[in-house]
Amino acid sequence: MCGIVGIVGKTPVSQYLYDGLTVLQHRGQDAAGIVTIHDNTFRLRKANGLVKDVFHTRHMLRLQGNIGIGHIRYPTAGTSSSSEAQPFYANSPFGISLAHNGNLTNADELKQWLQTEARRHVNTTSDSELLLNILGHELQQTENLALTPDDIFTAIGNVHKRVRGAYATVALIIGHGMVAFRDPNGIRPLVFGKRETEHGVEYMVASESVALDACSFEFVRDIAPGEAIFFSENGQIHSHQCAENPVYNPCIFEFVYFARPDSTIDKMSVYASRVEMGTKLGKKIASEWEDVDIDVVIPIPETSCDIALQIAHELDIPYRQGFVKNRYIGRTFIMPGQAQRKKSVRQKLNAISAEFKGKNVLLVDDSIVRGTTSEQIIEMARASGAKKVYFASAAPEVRFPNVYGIDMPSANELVAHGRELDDICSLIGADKLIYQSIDDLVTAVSLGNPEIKSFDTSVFDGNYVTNDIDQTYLERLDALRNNTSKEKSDKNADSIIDMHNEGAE
Ligand SMILES: O=P(O)(O)OC[C@H]1O[C@H](OP(=O)(O)OP(=O)(O)O)[C@H](O)[C@@H]1O
Ligand SMILES: NC(=O)CC[C@H](N)C(=O)O
Ligand SMILES: [Mg+2]
Repeated sequence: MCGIVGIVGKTPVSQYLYDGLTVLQHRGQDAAGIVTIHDNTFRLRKANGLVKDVFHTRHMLRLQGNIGIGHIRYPTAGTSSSSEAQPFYANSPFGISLAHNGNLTNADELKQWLQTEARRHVNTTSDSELLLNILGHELQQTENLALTPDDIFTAIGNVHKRVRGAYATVALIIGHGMVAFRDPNGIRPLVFGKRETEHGVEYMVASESVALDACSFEFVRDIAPGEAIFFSENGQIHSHQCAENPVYNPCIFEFVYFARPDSTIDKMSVYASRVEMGTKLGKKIASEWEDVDIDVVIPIPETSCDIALQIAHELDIPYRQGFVKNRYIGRTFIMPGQAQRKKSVRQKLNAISAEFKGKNVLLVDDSIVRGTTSEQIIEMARASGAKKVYFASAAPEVRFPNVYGIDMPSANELVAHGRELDDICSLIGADKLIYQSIDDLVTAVSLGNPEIKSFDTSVFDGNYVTNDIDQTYLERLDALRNNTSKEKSDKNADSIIDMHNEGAE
């Protein structure tokens, strides 16, 4: 998952882009970047690291201009090299810079086509650089010297025809403005907002509504699947549905884990959906575990806290914060390597023994993916003197790889892949384990917007909404991006020379 922001303002925007990226940090911890336009020139700073570490005063001073975009990265394609940090730049036509959240599923085909047919060079292994060049190619096809909004929408319609997968995107076009668009399934979220200033109206797009809140922009609406919105340099706004068959298939894992609870995605409150996940799972526990004696409900901070509190309420059992989270350690799941993820659980969470000693505890997490967290947490609970350790997951069994922007490329690395409940339970070391059902999860999320009938639930059921994923694709992805391959490619990544990073040390 990555986070994207973009602002067309009336005064310098870099500080707002920085602030917006900071509140989207939970979506990606690997790299960050901002590009602005000043005097018809791009100003770029991007590097590996957290927002607070990537941008120093000297970079912020160079990021002049009233229009800009930003990105925080959690890699799902290519390598972790700083040269694959975003935004990306292409010089033609006009000068374009693009930031992308998602993952393209026909990247190999696109790369081939770009080289042989479009004759555009792509310098990295990133799928986002491919998307930029496809957009560039399509914008190039127009006959007009300057692009009209319709030219831009036609180009994006053609991008939709060529590209498969998930892409919530924001791009700057020199001399024109900023365009934001979402793939025809609306897999990744994208919203826009505005604010009135004494100099005129300013617009902002962002992956999540929290970024608008943090920058004092008023939420206007979600960008629809397939839709593009063009914000001209002088503050005009144009929107158009560019896809032939757009349909809502938002990623349900955004609600389970990725998004911040204070965000609203496609009119559904992430917080309300998590509370409802707690209600549903609480009811399931009450009906299926009638004889199980639970003394206390304990969340695994941080994402599961809202869910666990509701389960405790539903079961009428005390809720206790039995684990303390080190606030200086980031999210474990989105760390790049398994060794780092494993080590981080203990650095991040520590048990308060008194809450475990002699008790039957129900530990609640939002999801069990690789089992890295649950296995260690259960061990910690036992070491702290718990009598019995029960475990509840607010998401169903994660059994299939994700191909739309979550770095879960290898089925074999998922603890529930090819395993049934009892096997998973004994692998993570719990006395009893319960999962939410897919139907209950979908009901819990869609309660906020009954118009959304379908979600991307591929990690639970293997149904890929883009209809282009088969076993051969998954095997290739596994070979390319499983833990061992990724370690190798990231080691080699340092040799990729960055072409465009003015702000590099
Ligand atoms: O089974 P696993 O592979 O361990 O993945 C699942 C865990 O990872 C996430 O936590 P994370 O520490 O990333 O973030 P959080 O603090 O927001 O809960 C998620 O909330 C689960 O706790
Ligand atoms: N998680 C994401 O959205 C990743 C975006 C893009 N595929 C990259 O790897 O940079
Ligand atoms: Mg967690």
